[in-house]
Amino acid sequence: MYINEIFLSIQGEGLYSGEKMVFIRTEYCNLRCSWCDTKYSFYEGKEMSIDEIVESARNINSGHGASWICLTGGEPLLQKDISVLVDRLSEEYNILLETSGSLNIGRFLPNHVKVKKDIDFKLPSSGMYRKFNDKNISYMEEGDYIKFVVNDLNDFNVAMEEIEKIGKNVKIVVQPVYGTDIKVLADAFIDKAPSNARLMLQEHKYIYGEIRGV
Ligand SMILES: C[S@@+](CC[C@H](N)C(=O)[O-])C[C@H]1O[C@@H](n2cnc3c(N)ncnc32)[C@H](O)[C@@H]1O
Ligand SMILES: Nc1nc2[nH]cc(C(=O)O)c2c(=O)[nH]1
Ligand code: SF4
Ligand SMILES: [Mg+2]
Repeated sequence: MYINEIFLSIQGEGLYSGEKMVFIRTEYCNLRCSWCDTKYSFYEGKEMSIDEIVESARNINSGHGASWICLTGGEPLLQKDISVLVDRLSEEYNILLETSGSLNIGRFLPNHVKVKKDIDFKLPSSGMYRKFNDKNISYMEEGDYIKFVVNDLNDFNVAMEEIEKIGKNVKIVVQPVYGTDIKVLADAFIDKAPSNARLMLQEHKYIYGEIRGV
């Protein structure tokens, strides 16, 4: 398995924001979102065995007591043995998976392990619109959510249409592309967003700035 970085931080995105987590970021992604803040993960990484990854996470977390792992990337589901890693990590941690929504999650995850899922739905400004694999809606469970990263009001209006189609029983996170005008988005959100959606920022960037490993 090709790993870009492993680090301890505060979850900065989505419904588990504020949780102390060990982040395991895998190398490579099948998409190329225009506003991706992790392009360095596309081709940087080193091969690590499952044992080495588990050991590294344990060492980084030693004395810190994080009870969560955030599996992210790049696109973590592209890594061979990802389900073996999930199996192993689930013995010690809660797991949050950050995935782009373009891959059928059911084909990659062991269904006997409870993984919380943050599934992206890419909007037009990303250049990756219509890459969402609709099968992923059927895998949504308690504690999972779909994240819409919004760059402009066209993205927002498309997100509102897609959220309507997905339905009210799925939790939604609307997240601004970092650096865009949050007030414009907040006004539109107040005006039109449904009750199953919430507007959330990338907290870690306000704490540490836009650097890797945090
Ligand atoms: C770097 S991606 C890695 C996981 C997976 N490839 C995905 O896109 O969900 C993790 C999260 O960061 C979000 N993200 C990436 N660049 C961003 C940016 N510039 N502003 C806000 N969110 C961003 C993505 O949309 C995704 O929700
Ligand atoms: N603190 C922190 N929280 C995050 N949540 C999702 C992240 C990601 O890059 O997948 C991320 C990240 O890079 N850092
Ligand atoms: S899917 Fe995720 S890692 Fe891949 S380009 Fe988009 S935001 Fe970046
Ligand atoms: Mg990040």
